Formats: sequence, structure tokens, C-alpha cells
Amino acid sequence: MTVSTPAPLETLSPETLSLTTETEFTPRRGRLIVFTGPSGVGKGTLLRALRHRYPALKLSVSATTRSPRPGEVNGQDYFFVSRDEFRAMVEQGELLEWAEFAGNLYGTPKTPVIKEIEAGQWVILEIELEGARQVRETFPHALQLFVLPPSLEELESRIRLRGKDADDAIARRLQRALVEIDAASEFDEQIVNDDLEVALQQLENAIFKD
Ligand SMILES: Nc1nc2c(ncn2[C@@H]2O[C@H](COP(=O)(O)OP(=O)(O)O)[C@@H](O)[C@H]2O)c(=O)[nH]1
Ligand SMILES: Nc1ncnc2c1ncn2[C@@H]1O[C@H](COP(=O)(O)OP(=O)(O)O)[C@@H](O)[C@H]1O
Repeated sequence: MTVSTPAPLETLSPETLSLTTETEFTPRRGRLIVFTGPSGVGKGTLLRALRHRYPALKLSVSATTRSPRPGEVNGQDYFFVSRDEFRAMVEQGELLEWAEFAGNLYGTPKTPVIKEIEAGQWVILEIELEGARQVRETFPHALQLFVLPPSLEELESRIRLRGKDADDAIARRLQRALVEIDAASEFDEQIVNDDLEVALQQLENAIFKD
């Protein structure tokens, strides 16, 4: 979705954008970017690096019924809510999209995303496949990116090495990964996260190409 409202001045200043000579980033129109890929492929790692380079990019904070992992902060990594609270958000139409993943509910709070896009910001949704499909219906102009692992063996090893999920949660994520990877061609671009720097460059190119 594109909105012609000019961005607030502070988002255009080089101080907040950490401009490099190669990539001039001046967000004038709001934009929605969907970032999907199997659990453990490196989405969070890539987005952290991207936002380090471009702090003006906004990352939507989702609501989830999953328990916080060690080190995760409520309101920063996710809004951690009960199933009842999540259901109330759905019933009150507060979510832009939502889905169940590996036994937990996840959803994107609508109001902050709409406000940021209307203010000319570029907003990234890091969401799973079903949510991405819903966004494709409601925001057909959103840029849809999919991250692939170099191999299934490497994906499993990354989830295990991350060491943040119980064995049953890992098994569910790997099972779901097969379905998600199968749907990669539905997305505008596919990025293979083998070498992190190469993948980050591909991600930058996809986001800033037009
Ligand atoms: N549909 C949807 N999926 C989400 C949302 N937030 C996170 N997810 C996805 O839910 C899946 C599980 O996320 P998480 O439990 O943090 O595990 P991780 O991806 O293995 O780190 C991932 O594919 C996320 O991209 C959301 O708001 N909506
Ligand atoms: N290109 C890469 N090469 C090797 N390990 C990686 C790479 N990208 C991410 N990782 C590691 O894989 C694990 C999963 O990454 P993470 O960003 O948490 O994935 P996701 O957010 O997709 O679930 C982390 O331990 C991370 O350090």
C-alpha cells in the first residue's frame, strides 16, 4: 500500500537514517514489507542487521500467546498475551492478520501499522505463511519476501543451536518448515540465507530497488 502523505521531517534526516554512499534512503511514501520464512532460517538475525543499518525502518511488534523465551522483553519482542486476551483482540477487529503456528497464536496489531504507513514510514511484518497470505489480500501492493535456508539440515541445525525451543516445539517448527518452503514461489522474491552478508545485501536490494 502506498500513501502520498510526506514522511515526518525527522525520518528524513541523515542522523536517523545512517545513510551510506551506496544506499540513499528517503522514505516519502509509506510502505508495507512482509518478511516470511521457516522458523530458524535467520529472519530475526537479518532484520536486526538491516535495522542496524537503517534505524528508520519500523518493525511491527506482534501479539502472541507463546511464552517468552529467556531474554525476550514484553512490548519489544512481542506483546505476550493470554488466549483470552488474544481472542478479544480478534473479536474487536484489532488485528491486521493472525494465525496459529506450532500451537500458539500470533497476530499483527492493526492500528500502529496503519498509523506508521500513513505517516510515510516503511513497516516490516515478520510473520508466517498464513498471515502473509492474509496480508496479500488486504494489502496487495505490499512487498512480499521469503527467506530460504541453504538446506533442511542446516535449518534444523540452526534451530537446535539457537537453543531456545523445547524438542516438541522444534519438531513442530521443522514440520511446518516443509509446508512454508513449498510456498516460497508465491512471494515476490526469495532470499537464500547461506552467507549472512550476501543475504543481507539481497534483502537491501529487494527493499530499496524502486
Ligand atoms: N501470522 C503471524 N505470524 C507471526 C507473527 N509474529 C510472528 N509470527 C511468526 O510466527 C512464527 C513463530 O515465531 P516465534 O515463536 O518467534 O519463533 P521463531 O520464528 O522460531 O523465532 C514465525 O514464523 C514468525 O514469523 C504475527 O503477528 N502474525
Ligand atoms: N547466515 C547464517 N549462517 C549461520 N547461522 C545463522 C545465519 N543466520 C542466522 N543464523 C543463526 O540461526 C539461528 C536462527 O536465527 P533466527 O534469526 O533466530 O531465525 P528466525 O528468526 O528465522 O527464527 C540463530 O542462532 C542465528 O544466529
